[in-house]
Amino acid sequence: MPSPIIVAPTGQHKLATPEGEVATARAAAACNTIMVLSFSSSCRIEEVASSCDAIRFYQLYVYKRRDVSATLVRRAESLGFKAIVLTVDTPVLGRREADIRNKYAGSPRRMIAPRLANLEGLMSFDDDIDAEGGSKLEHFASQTLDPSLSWKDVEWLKSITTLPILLKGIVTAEDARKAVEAGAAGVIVSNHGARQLDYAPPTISVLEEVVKAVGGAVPVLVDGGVRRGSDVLKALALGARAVMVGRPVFYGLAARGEAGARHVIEMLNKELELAMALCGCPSVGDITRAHVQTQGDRIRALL
Ligand SMILES: Cc1cc2nc3c(=O)[nH]c(=O)nc-3n(C[C@H](O)[C@H](O)[C@H](O)COP(=O)(O)O)c2cc1C
Ligand SMILES: CCCCCCC(=O)C(=O)O
Repeated sequence: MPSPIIVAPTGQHKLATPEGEVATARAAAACNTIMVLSFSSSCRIEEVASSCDAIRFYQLYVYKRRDVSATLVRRAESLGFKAIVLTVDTPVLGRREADIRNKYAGSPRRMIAPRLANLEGLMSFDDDIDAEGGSKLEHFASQTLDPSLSWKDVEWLKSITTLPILLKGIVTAEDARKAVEAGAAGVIVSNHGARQLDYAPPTISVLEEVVKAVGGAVPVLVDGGVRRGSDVLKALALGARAVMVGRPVFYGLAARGEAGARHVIEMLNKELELAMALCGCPSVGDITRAHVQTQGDRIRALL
């Protein structure tokens, strides 16, 4: 990859642009970067795979119905996706008050097709009825996601795929060590953009703890609040191998479709290059821990 900036999985790109995830895939491909396609995408995996040539990862949730998750993994595998990103911070959906107020379902109102395009024909859901007084997404999630999600599911996933598995949603050293023991090929420090647990720590503040716990065994990625190239530099200095970017790409899509998403990725790349130049780093390998000072460093310096 020419740059350590990856497109994070976010669902429902057709809310932002009519081409949906196909536009995102093309933007990522034009920038030679990896796109992680969300389980909750509004385009089918097949459409995204055939839209352009690129390296892609597939993000998965563990459903009560394991056969649904397994079928999606097999589809992604057969379409040349290179890794599975298992999101582990969503055994249930967080309380999203705006979604509840707005009775979020998107428009048209159906939850599966066209909203969750990949589930069409895979599962039945009484999805033509308005969620009463709440978020239809939450209603759907509570019926389908498996709240008993645990380490045994990583074992299960490993038993059904040969693809490398990255765990997304790790925010502690303890879980990072367990992830490595469980055979994860990578750890993604993420709090789901603060959409799940209130008071989950900011990811930049726990990144170093996770990097130390992993001890170089597997790559550590991070997402959450990466908005400037200098944020990328900070994450790399604290030990991340790459960052993932979610909302900025979504906003780019909403503004100008594929061109907008591409512009966002290009802007971040240029800003990263500038920040590196100003820090005296000709390559990402030259970014070191000494390039950042954390709040912890400042406190320790006073002791
Ligand atoms: C609208 C939206 C949809 C998302 N959908 C998913 C998803 O389907 N799967 C997932 O693992 N994370 C999902 N996320 C979380 C992102 O992958 C990412 O962890 C988070 O947005 C933090 O990155 P950001 O601050 O750059 O947006 C979603 C986030 C947003 C904002
Ligand atoms: C399959 C139902 C859960 C979708 C959650 C999408 C998501 O991760 C997010 O909106 O955040």
